[in-house]
Amino acid sequence: MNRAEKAALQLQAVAVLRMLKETRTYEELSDVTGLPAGDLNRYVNGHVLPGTERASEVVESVGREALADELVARVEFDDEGYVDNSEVVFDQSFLDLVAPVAAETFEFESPDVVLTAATDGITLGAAMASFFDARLAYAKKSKETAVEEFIESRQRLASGIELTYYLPASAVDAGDTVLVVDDLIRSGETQELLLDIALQGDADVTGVFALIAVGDEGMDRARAITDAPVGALTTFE
Ligand SMILES: O=P(O)(O)OC[C@H]1O[C@H](OP(=O)(O)OP(=O)(O)O)[C@H](O)[C@@H]1O
Repeated sequence: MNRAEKAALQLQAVAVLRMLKETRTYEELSDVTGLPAGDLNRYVNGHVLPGTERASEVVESVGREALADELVARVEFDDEGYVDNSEVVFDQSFLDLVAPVAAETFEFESPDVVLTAATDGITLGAAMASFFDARLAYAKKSKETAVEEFIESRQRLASGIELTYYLPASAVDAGDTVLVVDDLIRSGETQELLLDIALQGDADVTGVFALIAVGDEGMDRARAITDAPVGALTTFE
């Protein structure tokens, strides 16, 4: 490991510890990592960097299970079953850790474009695009001013309301490989629209990924449309 790789690993470990510290005391963080609370305090505050061996242990310990636990700790449901996931989608550092784990868990091929839906999918989309060194594109519920050509997809929802998403036509080229991501899949209506937009753009879908699936309906709907891998970090019943 050269010096730059060592520094990158050390900083990655600090990012992991800071993320885990968000929902824990130093004592709890010590229980999770097996490292002394005093050392953890110095790492999290940036006074000292963990040595290479400790750094790689910390980074390797953050697999799917640890991130899924973290996600569950950060998500809240109200009485009607609506999800508040602000503590997840507002935390770019957390999402940056999710991207490599999602890629490995579901064996997503590296895409040309990561496609998502505004608004709440954007930060996850940015993390995934950055990880894959891909372009990010997000469809919106309104037409962007000054864009002339759009791919649009519309459907009537179960509620009877019509939902339309618009993507600037230049965002996806024919033959691009596209990974569709979103923060949440519930009915799967949004994913269906995004998959339709990819299809209209003559793109090849390489996968569908969500942080949170609520029930199976949305995931099943996506699987009925594409043969590519479809996965969520966590499923809530
Ligand atoms: O599987 P579905 O039933 O389609 O639900 C999932 C969608 O719902 C939320 O977006 P919302 O429409 O609330 O828009 P927002 O991101 O702007 O809040 C969420 O960000 C997903 O895009």
